[in-house]
Amino acid sequence: MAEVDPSFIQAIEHRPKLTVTEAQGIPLIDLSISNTQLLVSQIGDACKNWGFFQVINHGVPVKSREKLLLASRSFYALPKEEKLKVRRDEVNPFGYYDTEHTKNVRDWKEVFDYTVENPTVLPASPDPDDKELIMLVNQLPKNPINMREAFEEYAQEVKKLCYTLIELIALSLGLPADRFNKFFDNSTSRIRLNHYPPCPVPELALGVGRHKDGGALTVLYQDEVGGLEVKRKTDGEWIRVKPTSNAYIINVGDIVQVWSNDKYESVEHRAMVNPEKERFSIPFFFNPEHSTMVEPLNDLTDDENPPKYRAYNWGKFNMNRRRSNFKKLAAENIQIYHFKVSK
Ligand SMILES: O=C(O)CCC(=O)C(=O)O
Ligand SMILES: [Fe+2]
Repeated sequence: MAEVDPSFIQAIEHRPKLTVTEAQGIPLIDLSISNTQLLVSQIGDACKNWGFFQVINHGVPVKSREKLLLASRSFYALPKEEKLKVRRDEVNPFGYYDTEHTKNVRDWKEVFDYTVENPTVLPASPDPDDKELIMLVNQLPKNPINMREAFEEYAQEVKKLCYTLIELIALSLGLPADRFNKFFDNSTSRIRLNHYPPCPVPELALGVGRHKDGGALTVLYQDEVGGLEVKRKTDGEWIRVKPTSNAYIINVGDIVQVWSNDKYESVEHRAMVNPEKERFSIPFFFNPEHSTMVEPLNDLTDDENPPKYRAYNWGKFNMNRRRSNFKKLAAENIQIYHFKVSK
């Protein structure tokens, strides 16, 4: 066996299977169909049964995505010391980072985080009593020189897709289309460039360990290498999501789970690594304003279906989560079930 840092090694029960289960893939939805009723019901079924789906004819131009992907490839090809010049730190959570931990195991990857609103307003600390806010801006590398432009263009395009999706999700829950829109006015949305280098021990490590996305919605591009696995709701089996050219993979995050009072659950996923090929992926995390108090919507709860969660503050929740990804902590990080109302 190749020598690798033990911090990357997953516990036996969380190690990936090298045989791939691709049957019964996640639903593929064509966003260009003119029958809105049908589209809404397809989205609703996919959110309920899988928490994940792929979309085609989504309106994001291939050339904006290609431009950002190329910028990502040239950034990651730089010497480590160049990349470390834009490293994230305890104060600025945006930029380059290569020691992220998911559930306290190190991920076999490098990331670069870009905040969509520039500046972005966030709480200064995870402490619930600390009301101080900070304004943060992106730190961008000198090279490639078009990195900022590539991010800005891509952000505008994917943002439009996010609104389309959140409106379809609202309709599928029987709500007015714009029910969620105001939460995203001063969004804390973020684009991440993931790079998974080839890994000598793909049976022991993961590119990203199993996790649920904490935000509202994720719009993910994965390249043709593939490696994303989704936990199937019916039987808990890990299902590989086969790369489909020009498709985006969409998943609902914890916030939609809470808003919908568990009707749409945020589903666990992970990324496998590969002994020969490097892999790139680009998630866009569509997240509300930091001050949002996340709770089941009163339009979706009543005496028969009482709220299953207590309200929590998104900004503080996210700060807590990101702190635990930054450093290996002794305890488990914050999760939405900590806000579950006990029966
Ligand atoms: O790279 C992937 O396929 C998944 C990445 C992911 O789940 C994440 O960054 O939250
Ligand atoms: Fe994720």
